[in-house]
Amino acid sequence: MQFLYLAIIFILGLLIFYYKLIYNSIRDRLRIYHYLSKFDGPLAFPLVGNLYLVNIFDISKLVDQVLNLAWYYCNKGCGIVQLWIGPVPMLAVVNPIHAKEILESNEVITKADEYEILFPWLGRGLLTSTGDKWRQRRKMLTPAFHFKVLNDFLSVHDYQAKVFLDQIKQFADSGEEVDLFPYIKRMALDIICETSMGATVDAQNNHDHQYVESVRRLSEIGFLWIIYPWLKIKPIWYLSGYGAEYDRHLKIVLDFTRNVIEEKWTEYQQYQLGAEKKDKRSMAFLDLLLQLRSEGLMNEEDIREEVDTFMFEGHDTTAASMGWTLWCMAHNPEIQEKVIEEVDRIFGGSDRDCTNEDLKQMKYLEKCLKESLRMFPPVPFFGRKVEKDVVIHGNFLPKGVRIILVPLVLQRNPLLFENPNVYDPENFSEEKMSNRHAYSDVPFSAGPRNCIGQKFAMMEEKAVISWFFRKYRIRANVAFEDAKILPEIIMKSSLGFPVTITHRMDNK
Ligand code: HEM
Repeated sequence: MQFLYLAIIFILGLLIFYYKLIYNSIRDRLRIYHYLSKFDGPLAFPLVGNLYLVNIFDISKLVDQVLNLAWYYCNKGCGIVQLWIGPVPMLAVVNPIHAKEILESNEVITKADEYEILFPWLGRGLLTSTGDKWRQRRKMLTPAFHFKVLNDFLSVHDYQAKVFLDQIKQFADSGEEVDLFPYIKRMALDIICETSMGATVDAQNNHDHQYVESVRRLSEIGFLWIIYPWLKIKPIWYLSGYGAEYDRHLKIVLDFTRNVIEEKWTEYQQYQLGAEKKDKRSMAFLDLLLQLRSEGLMNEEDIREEVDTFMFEGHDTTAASMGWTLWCMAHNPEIQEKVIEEVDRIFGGSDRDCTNEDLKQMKYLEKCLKESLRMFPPVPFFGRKVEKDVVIHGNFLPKGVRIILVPLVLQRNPLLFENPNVYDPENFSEEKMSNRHAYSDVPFSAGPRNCIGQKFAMMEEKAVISWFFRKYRIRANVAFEDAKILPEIIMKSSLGFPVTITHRMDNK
């Protein structure tokens, strides 16, 4: 009995001590409910929210279910829809006019809580930071993506593309079907490693590299954390085994980056003393970051955050995009032939390296890449948190609410694109582009927090894909629709990209 009294007194004590905190959080939540109820959206139930509408245990069906739901509201004329991911309220943007206002807003720049899973890995780097820290970083890092720096990377794209071609040659020789995705991924990883750190993991020749496997698992487990609300409860996270596995892979990845940075810092200091000149191919993003460190503008951990951010954002994304592009080519021989014609016109059957001038001439390939980014945007969603009440297109968004934007919802919307499920590079003809809202297609996001690596990505993809078609043709034996979109942190294909490659005899 005495114990019961003590427990009651203890709980009352806690309530009195924390009453302000409890009062404020209940008040804020009720305020969010109040304003959210003004938006149209599916019926939600306590705790499960709208999750009953989708099968979250079969993520291959998730995309279609989410799209159908979003379009239903879009057809009704909604721009923003209320959505409950379990007990978490959100506002989903389903219309380009509203997307434009949100993405261009300088007030809604804080990332949603869903990005928290990336904090132990990416810290508060460019992708995850907010406010003045983000503004400062963005300003400091923008020169790293200057076209002169990007042009220097062309030799890396070229070199790694040729290694990739060598790796898959055996399948062109034998005619055996191959899933191209692991090959493309390793190439993209080698490219980003060399360009962002001036280091090589040589993943293309070293298939069992621990770093490669760890980056893969971190992305997979991270996505599960985002979609399964119960994994956000720490004891469940660890009891499920995911927590420990995540920490283990995290350590491998962080140790790797820290070691490279330390090595490069020593090299940099020697270089400053004039001890040793560096070769041009190792002029990487990291060199620019080390310069900022030497000027006292960044410390070791700041650099680590940014390098890991480039590593994370800069290889799975381009790999997925190149993989889907080849997949689309494999199913569209006429389009493939037009790409080959363009590549031959530029290179005339030669094996010379790619120049920036060549990339500029790849107008048709550019349309093809944009079209695959429309149909298969590598980043499945972007989330924001409203930190100050804001009005978007006449809609009041209360402080604390999360906003989610799913590029596929816009990019496959039949109201915005005729035949949205058909691969048609002419969707990016000047005429078609000028006739639709610019925010109907946002694979790189848009506005102040758009992708800083957009030009880098397009250069890499043009260089690699043009190399591919200088040497090979490609076809698929599996139906286009059989490769379902898997919404992980970066969108994947449920089948990978199983294709048959043949040598281009006409180019021997
Ligand atoms: C096809 C390839 C790529 C796609 C589709 C893509 C897409 C995106 C998207 C949608 C965002 C906004 C994410 C958000 O708001 O949550 C973003 C941000 C970012 N991306 Fe990319 N990305 C690609 C390649 C790259 C590359 C190659 C790099 C670096 C070398 C890179 C670095 C970044 C960084 C640092 C940010 C954060 C920018 C900021 O918040 O200021 N991305 N990217």
